[in-house]
Amino acid sequence: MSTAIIGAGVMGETLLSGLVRAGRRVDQLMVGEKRAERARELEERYGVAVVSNREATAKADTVALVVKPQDMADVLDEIAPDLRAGQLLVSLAAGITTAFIESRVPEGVAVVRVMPNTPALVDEGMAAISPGSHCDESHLAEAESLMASTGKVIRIPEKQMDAVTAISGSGPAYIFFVVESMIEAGVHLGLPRSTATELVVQTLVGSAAMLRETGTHPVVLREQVTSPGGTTASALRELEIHKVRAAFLAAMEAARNRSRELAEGS
Ligand SMILES: NC(=O)C1=CN([C@@H]2O[C@H](COP(=O)(O)OP(=O)(O)OC[C@H]3O[C@@H](n4cnc5c(N)ncnc54)[C@H](OP(=O)(O)O)[C@@H]3O)[C@@H](O)[C@H]2O)C=CC1
Ligand SMILES: O=C(O)[C@@H]1CCC=N1
Repeated sequence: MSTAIIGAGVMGETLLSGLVRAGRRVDQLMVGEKRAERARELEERYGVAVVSNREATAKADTVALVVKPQDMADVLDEIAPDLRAGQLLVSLAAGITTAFIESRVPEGVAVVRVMPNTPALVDEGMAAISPGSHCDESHLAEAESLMASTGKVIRIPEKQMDAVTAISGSGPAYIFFVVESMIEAGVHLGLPRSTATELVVQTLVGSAAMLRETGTHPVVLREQVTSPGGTTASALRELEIHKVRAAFLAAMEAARNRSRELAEGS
């Protein structure tokens, strides 16, 4: 099965590199990219053919659209003449609905909406997928296999996609923000930056491994760290005073709302 990736920015290259690492034949991969310099870079780095969007669409069994939501209408209008019934179109764009895509492509093209995230770059991605109205099980399984090359995949109803985008799509940014803040705090408390970075990164990795490997609820894991009358309780009180929990809720509501706005084209 040949796959074309249209839009080789951060997420497009993440998908491409994951497919190459997973052993997909490079001669079965194509990239649609208009900038000559970027095309050369991708050809040199992956040995992949970089062609026009229309050629990629005409030749591939599966087309992955990884352009910005704001560019989606133009790209769909460009490639629509080359799409055919039964072909699989996978969109990784935030906000853009399968109904919007289906309204701009020929009848019978199978559309799957995906929300991935950047840890896919180290094969620890989290992707959610939803079928459009002309998808059968084989289309969904192909989209699943595409995303499974870089991490975990779940199937969800499309009405949950904006919330998923807010939680796992944008999620790595919140975690990096927390990490960055803890490193700055360490420096403020007098630690060398390299020491603070090592402490915070390993604490993050260790905590994530505990969550995944023990399956224990995060509240229980937090209580295990919180000795009565100790340091952690003092820190957590400050986080509550500064309304960090409420801030996280507001932040993710804002991301969900932005995803809905992108669907409206703004
Ligand atoms: N980054 C992330 O963590 C995630 C991103 N996504 C989704 O992935 C998509 C891409 O995001 P991201 O990679 O961050 O953005 P980037 O801006 O890094 O990538 C978009 C790419 O699309 C290219 N592009 C624009 N127009 C065309 C066109 N007509 N034909 C071919 N390529 C084109 C751009 O090229 P040029 O720069 O030359 O304009 C750029 O390389 C978005 O829809 C986003 O919602 C989803 C989940 C996570
Ligand atoms: O910020 C964005 O819009 C994209 C979608 C999810 C993560 N990055």
